Amino acid sequence: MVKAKKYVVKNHFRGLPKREDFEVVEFDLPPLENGEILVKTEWISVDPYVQVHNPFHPVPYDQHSFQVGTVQDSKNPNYPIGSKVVSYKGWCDYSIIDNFENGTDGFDFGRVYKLQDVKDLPVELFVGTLGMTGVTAYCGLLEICQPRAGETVVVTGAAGAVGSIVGQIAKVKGCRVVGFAGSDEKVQWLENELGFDKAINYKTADLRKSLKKAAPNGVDCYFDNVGGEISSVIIAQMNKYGRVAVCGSISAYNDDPEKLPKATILQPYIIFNELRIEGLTVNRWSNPDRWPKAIADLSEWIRGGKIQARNHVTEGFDKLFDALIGVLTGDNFGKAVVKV
Ligand SMILES: NC(=O)C1=CN([C@@H]2O[C@H](COP(=O)(O)OP(=O)(O)OC[C@H]3O[C@@H](n4cnc5c(N)ncnc54)[C@H](OP(=O)(O)O)[C@@H]3O)[C@@H](O)[C@H]2O)C=CC1
Ligand SMILES: C/C=C/C(C)=O
Repeated sequence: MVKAKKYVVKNHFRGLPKREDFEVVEFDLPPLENGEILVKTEWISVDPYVQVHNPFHPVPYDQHSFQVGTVQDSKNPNYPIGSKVVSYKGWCDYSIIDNFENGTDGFDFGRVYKLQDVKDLPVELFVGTLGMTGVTAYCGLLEICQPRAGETVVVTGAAGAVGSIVGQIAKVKGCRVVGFAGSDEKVQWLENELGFDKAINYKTADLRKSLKKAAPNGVDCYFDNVGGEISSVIIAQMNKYGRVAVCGSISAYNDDPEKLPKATILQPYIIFNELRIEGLTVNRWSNPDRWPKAIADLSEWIRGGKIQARNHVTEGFDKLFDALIGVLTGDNFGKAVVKV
């Protein structure tokens, strides 16, 4: 019998999640049945959607997310002991996986897949740049914004998991890249190490003037991770036929979802510049045609030194809550992950 631990969410959050909104529950895993595998978790992805998805789930619920682990016991010949698997089993230290009905090489969130032949790349990347957040950046930018060489791409949340990859892919595509992030240290990292043409500290800069200077020819593509006033300032400086990929709105995740905030009127910019603004969820690309292609390209760019995939590592299963608060308040450079 294996003793396992998992995080159960007990409450609908009020503002920033609180430690008491979670309970770590210990439980016994039953013996394996035919077709099942026992996975020991090694890395867990920590994501802002823990907060934004919370109002939509009846409580209590087990905290879901991507994780990567090693098969410790197996009654499934496709997953021998020692294989590394990515699953959506969430914030737990051991799990039994029994849901293979969608195929072992599927990429839907509910599915499980085996990592093959990745010895040259750290496995933790597969819950980040070579997983959900990388695919979000890759498909969101390339399919929705469709950046062309010479165009100006702006990204918010630029030093985070999605944003840091969006900016670097845009550089690969020959664009001018401007990023917004929340500290001078992040600005330095984006400009000096990731090759952004300009980064702006949105907490201290005059947003409108700084963007005008950083994007003198206007903005062609905007990858929106944060929403709110920064997004209004950026959309107001977009060029004719600009494209906006709306990925997240973390600036409002603490707001009361019952109350609509006052909004800047953006319609004249959208109408007269004929902007295309499209929301996305990464699930759209979670099929075997799309996800692997994104991972293959991103892997090649990482191997070729064109993209840096930085992980922000917190150690310890008992530190998952602290890591979450870190992500929601801006501690992380790159992808936040917990090493179990
Ligand atoms: N639509 C989809 O399918 C997906 C959407 N997302 C969304 O994309 C966005 C980025 O996710 P991800 O890359 O995983 O997370 P990040 O790694 O970017 O971490 C979140 C970052 O958001 C920034 N932030 C926090 N509060 C604010 C604020 N009030 N205003 C501006 N920035 C803020 C912080 O950086 P800083 O120091 O710069 O403030 C923080 O580091 C999120 O909105 C997320 O919900 C993510 C994955 C898939
Ligand atoms: C799949 C993730 C969605 C958001 C909004 O974070």
